[in-house]
Amino acid sequence: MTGGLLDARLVVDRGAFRLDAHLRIAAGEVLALLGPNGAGKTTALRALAGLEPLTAGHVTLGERVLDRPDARVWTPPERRPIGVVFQDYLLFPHLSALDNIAFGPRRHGVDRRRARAEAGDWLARVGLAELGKRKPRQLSGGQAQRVALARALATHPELLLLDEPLAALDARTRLDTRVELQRHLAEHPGATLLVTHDPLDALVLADRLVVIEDGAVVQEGDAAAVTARPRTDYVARLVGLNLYRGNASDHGVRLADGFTLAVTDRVSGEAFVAFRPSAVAIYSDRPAGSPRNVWAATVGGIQRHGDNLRVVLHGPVEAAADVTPPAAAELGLRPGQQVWAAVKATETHAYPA
Ligand SMILES: Nc1ncnc2c1ncn2[C@@H]1O[C@H](COP(=O)(O)OP(=O)(O)OP(=O)(O)O)[C@@H](O)[C@H]1O
Repeated sequence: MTGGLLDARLVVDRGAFRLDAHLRIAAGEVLALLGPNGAGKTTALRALAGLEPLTAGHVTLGERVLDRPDARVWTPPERRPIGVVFQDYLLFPHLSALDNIAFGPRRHGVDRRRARAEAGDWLARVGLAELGKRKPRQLSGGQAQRVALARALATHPELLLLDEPLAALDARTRLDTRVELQRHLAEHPGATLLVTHDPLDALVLADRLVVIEDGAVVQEGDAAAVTARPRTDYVARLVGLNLYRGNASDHGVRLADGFTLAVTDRVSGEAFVAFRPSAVAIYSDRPAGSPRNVWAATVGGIQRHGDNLRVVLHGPVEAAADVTPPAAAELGLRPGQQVWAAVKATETHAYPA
């Protein structure tokens, strides 16, 4: 990352919940903020926008301090050079699509004619030149999303905030809109913060990911770094890996309940081990020999997963395994069944905790 355009430490106390996260975003960079329900993503976005008071910390954009409670600095939302696209878009229902977009520039002191001309340009840029007169209720979800994006971008914000921008769309519209959103974000010279649940949105749209859980940053980095080395169960599930933590020695990584996973990476001390569900093989009988990790397991749930079945295995190593439908049929897989599970050491990835 080059020089940070946004530098924010967001501390927000909300009764039992405390958000304490440091976010930095460079000009032109898209940062995805990921986390499970209730992690504090929306709180962070609202704090940046000035809709949620900071208990402590600061929000700095470029040279400008927008918020710093200990210095009694606070900038109201409408005076922040920040554009927001809310999850449900929050378009003004009584205004046309064009006037919704023109509202932004108008609010920043641009005269009515110029604001409407600029709004017309933005409508064309998001492919809705013909729909300027429509009211929000006459727009599809995808169209409303584009109007909301145009409204946010029309003020040329230094920081663009997007809260689950694709969540309200059906799968097909989501696909098209994601591609389009990527194009607009690439052209946006300011910083962008994208709040999302969806790993695909994060991977496609963001340059860097920050994962928060229970109000704190648990992992950050580019997609390759985060997906290669998940550090929490949430991140592991997000990227579809089995993840364990234990103590590494010469022979492998000893997990809390005593099972030692053989690995090929050289690590020592506290370590994580990760492997893909597709690396787990299931057998009816104990497989013979070979330098593998083998353990007795009980089949838990079985679910369809793409073209395969995902099988939850209980035992000394709780794991998800992907098997093909023919293999599952041959094994006669059903919940409660006793099986053997195996993972080659070469299929594991171990790294320091
Ligand atoms: N108005 C409120 N008053 C008190 N606590 C709140 C309020 N709104 C949210 N919270 C709490 O703040 C925490 C963070 O909520 P937040 O909405 O920021 O999470 P999130 O990561 O955006 O979750 P989601 O993915 O479900 O939208 C949660 O524990 C939530 O219960």
